[in-house]
Amino acid sequence: MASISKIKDFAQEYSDNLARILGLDVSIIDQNNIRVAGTGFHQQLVGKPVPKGSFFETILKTGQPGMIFDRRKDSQKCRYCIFNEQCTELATIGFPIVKKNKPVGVIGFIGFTPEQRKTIVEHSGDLSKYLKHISGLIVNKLLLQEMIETGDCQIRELDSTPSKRHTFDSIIGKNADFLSLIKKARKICKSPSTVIIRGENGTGKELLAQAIHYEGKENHKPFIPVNCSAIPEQLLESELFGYEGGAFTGARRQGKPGKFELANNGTIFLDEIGDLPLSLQPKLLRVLEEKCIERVGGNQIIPINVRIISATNKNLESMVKKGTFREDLYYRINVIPFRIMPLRERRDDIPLFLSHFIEKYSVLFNRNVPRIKEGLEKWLINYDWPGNIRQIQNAVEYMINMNESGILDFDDLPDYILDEANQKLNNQNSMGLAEMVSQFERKVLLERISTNKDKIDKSGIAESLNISLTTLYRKLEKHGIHLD
Ligand SMILES: Nc1ncnc2c1ncn2[C@@H]1O[C@H](COP(=O)(O)OP(=O)(O)OP(=O)(O)O)[C@@H](O)[C@H]1O
Repeated sequence: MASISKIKDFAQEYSDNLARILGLDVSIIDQNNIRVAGTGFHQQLVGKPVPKGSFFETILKTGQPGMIFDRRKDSQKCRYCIFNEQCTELATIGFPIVKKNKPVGVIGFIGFTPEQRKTIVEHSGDLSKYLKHISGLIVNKLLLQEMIETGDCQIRELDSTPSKRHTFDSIIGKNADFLSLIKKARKICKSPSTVIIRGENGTGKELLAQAIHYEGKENHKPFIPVNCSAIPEQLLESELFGYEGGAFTGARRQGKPGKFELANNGTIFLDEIGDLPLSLQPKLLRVLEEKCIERVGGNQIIPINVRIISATNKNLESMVKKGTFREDLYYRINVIPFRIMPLRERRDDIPLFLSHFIEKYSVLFNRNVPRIKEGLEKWLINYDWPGNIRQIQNAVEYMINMNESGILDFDDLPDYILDEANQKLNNQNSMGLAEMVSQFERKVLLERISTNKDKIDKSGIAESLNISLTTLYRKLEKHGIHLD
């Protein structure tokens, strides 16, 4: 397979022209993180690897475009870069070069001076459009090179869909509890132990599962997701364990491997494990304990070596008590548990998600990045986001589509959120001051308790609120909050 380094003269010539016309510096790296072309400061670095953990490396790993408008303020995106302290770049836009669904390089514009930074900020939409276009040209040139090298003259189809291999670089968050979860998750990537990820819908359970897999030792092996609640019970068994030819009416004559076989030597991600029917639970237990499966309608024992990562939003403990989830299976899947907090328990991350998704969708839709009105941002930080990150992502995508003014405002919100906002406002308008204060008090108490969920320290909560323990008990009772 031809690498961008094979077309480095073409890449350098293009970079020089772009830099001359746009007055920005240009840099291109290949799939091995080697700079293959560069202008200005980066010209002297051509042929050398880019610093470990750099922003371009992240784009290469995740296949997602990105931009930094002020490196001094937006420290998150460069936090793993070993060159971060010495770097003098002010702003960057980077775009993955994606060939057949796989990122094979990155091209980007860089601004070192305040003027260059201004150009990047003000024309981000057009610049990302250029980058997308040039990245396509580079891929075509690469395919041509490949055809010349292999003598294969058939033009193959291009697929520029960014790949979906998520690593820890794709995970956003700076909340202290969330970061400590990520730190623990990084520790267990290389181990084959079974993992369970708990959390509400849209909190990033699959994203974390992927990161654990793709940063693990077997990251070149498959990651196979299965949603246990989306497949009807009668089909789930054959989906998971496969079937032999003629096992049931409508079965393929030659049989079919199941997801466990497909995931062999890699990872199977069992989403919504709480919905796994009782009838199938012994079979899963057998995979965990004996590392083998039997296809439906077959009698051959097939050895299986997969890492199992499961996820659920259900209360498995109470399911075990009720007898709808097997206790032995519960313990087998619960070896390394993680709980991802819902967004409302880490509101400090909301501005980060807002700016991340605003940039992402502006780049994808070739639009200039809009500002967000301060009042709206505050309101969104206080919104409860029942659908968590998936919901914030969809809401921002909707807003970027709707916005025309360059400043995101309440009118740009999706209707269902706007209706809720209006309703809240109406309720508040018809509420007396005492009721508003009481509602606020209840909210604060619930927030303090939820951040102390593992072990509720009532004296600590009372102290942090500057009230006595007796007053805390009185207030909890008044609001009907029971802790035990
Ligand atoms: N910390 C994060 N940083 C960046 N993106 C995130 C983060 N968490 C979630 N997302 C994004 O939010 C969306 C939902 O995430 P994901 O599907 O992993 O959630 P989930 O908990 O598995 O959802 P469900 O329970 O509905 O299956 C995805 O697009 C994912 O990339």
